[in-house]
Amino acid sequence: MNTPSLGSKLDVEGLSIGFGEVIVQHDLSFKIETGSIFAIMGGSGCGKSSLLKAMIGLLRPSAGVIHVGTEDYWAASDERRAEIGQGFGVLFQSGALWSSMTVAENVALPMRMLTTLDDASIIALVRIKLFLVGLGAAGNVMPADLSGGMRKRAGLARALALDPKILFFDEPSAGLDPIAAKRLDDLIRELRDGFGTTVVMVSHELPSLFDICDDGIFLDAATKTAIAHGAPRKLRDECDNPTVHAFMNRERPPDDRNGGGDDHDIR
Ligand SMILES: Nc1ncnc2c1ncn2[C@@H]1O[C@H](COP(=O)(O)OP(=O)(O)OP(=O)(O)O)[C@@H](O)[C@H]1O
Repeated sequence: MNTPSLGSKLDVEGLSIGFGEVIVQHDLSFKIETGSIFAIMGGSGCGKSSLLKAMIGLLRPSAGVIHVGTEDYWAASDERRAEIGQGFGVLFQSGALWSSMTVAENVALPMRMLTTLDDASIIALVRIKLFLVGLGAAGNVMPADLSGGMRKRAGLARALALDPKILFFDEPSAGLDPIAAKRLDDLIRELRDGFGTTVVMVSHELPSLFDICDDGIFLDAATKTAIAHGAPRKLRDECDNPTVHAFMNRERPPDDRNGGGDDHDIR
């Protein structure tokens, strides 16, 4: 089902993103290697989700280039960009399942909309995807009857529907208890190890970042650009930028001594 010509490597160069006149991030340059688990990190409101949106075709950058494999993603026609997007699987924070459909119908939806597979093939493939995420017995369940962790895994099964080469996650473990979060982390790593899928994730969850990510970028709200690159564990242990050091070690930054921190959400 994959579009064979699509690459699973991303190369971002000189990227600026914003809304109208307002620049959220500028001058972002980084590479995401095939099969890596790459983290987009930074404090609340610095532009992590906006960057993710630019990478999945929902927000046109104001400058710069995103290469997917060898293709210039935003210079491509809308039709070609949509084709490239078929190589992407996206899991939004909520799982974003259709509440009126069963779990199996949700997973089948992209196959019905974007492929010419017959019913029997779709049913068999849906079973495989649900089995992969540990929901083999939950195909006939409605999303409202799933726990938070199961809903995320069902969303992941749907993101896997078209055998994506690149998986994008926006806060995958937000709202999950530590055990469900760990289970999801393990699953993400298994998918990468088993299928060589490239994974890009926005996350605040330090344990997940340290556990599964092998590279990343740290966005800064004040300077509106990246102030560190590297594996989260390495940034935690070795980065001497005070903002990055404080964030990765869960400490108050030096400019937060008077109880400030107005952009740091309590979640
Ligand atoms: N559609 C939009 N129109 C205008 N401004 C927006 C829009 N979406 C986001 N923004 C602004 O862009 C900035 C970055 O938002 P974004 O959601 O990308 O940050 P974030 O780092 O993902 O935040 P969080 O960690 O809180 O989810 C914020 O100031 C936000 O208010």
